[in-house]
Amino acid sequence: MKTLAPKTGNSCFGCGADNPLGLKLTFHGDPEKGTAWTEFLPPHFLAGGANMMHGGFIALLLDEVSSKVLSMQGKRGVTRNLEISYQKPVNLSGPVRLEGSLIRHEGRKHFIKARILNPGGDVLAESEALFLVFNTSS
Ligand SMILES: CCCCC/C=C\C/C=C\C/C=C\C/C=C\CCCC(=O)SCCNC(=O)CCNC(=O)[C@H](O)C(C)(C)COP(=O)(O)OP(=O)(O)OC[C@H]1O[C@@H](n2cnc3c(N)ncnc32)[C@H](O)[C@@H]1OP(=O)(O)O
Repeated sequence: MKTLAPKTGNSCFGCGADNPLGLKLTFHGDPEKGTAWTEFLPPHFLAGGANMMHGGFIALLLDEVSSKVLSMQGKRGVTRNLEISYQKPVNLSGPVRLEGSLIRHEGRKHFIKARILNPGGDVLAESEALFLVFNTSS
């Protein structure tokens, strides 16, 4: 098990310590299993309408936890594709759990699935992403 806490000098909106507007998320995961996860209470500025999270922020969170699957393994890369299924509203009045896991990789191409769950375990949104990794030769 590994933990990635926000670092100074990193202004990433999701996980950096140096973005004043950022979420400053801490992630946990298992590099050998290819997993990453976090839990947090979404701030209300992520709202779309009513008490629901904006779909663009849902995409951001899925992208973020997917990228952390790679960071846990010491890999650096960028999102090439992100396909999202919005299944239920992400309510802003309670905590959410983000989970990501590696499906498979073919050289630099890494296929990663992710999801957002509520405290009851309901899946609210899911994604499948292709990340292109820059520092791998396998
Ligand atoms: C440029 C060097 C940068 C180095 C940076 C290193 C680390 C980056 C660290 C942080 C990144 C910054 C901030 C974000 C941090 C965290 C947030 C989460 C992650 C993100 O938010 S990060 C931002 C959004 N992201 C981008 O800003 C990427 C823009 N983009 C590009 O920079 C290029 O797109 C690139 C370089 C990715 C690839 O460019 P490319 O020219 O090398 O390759 P191309 O795109 O043509 O395709 C590649 C292969 O994927 C196959 N392919 C395509 N679609 C497919 C599908 N649907 N299914 C199966 N295969 C598929 C093709 O068929 C081909 O396969 P094959 O190689 O076998 O031919």
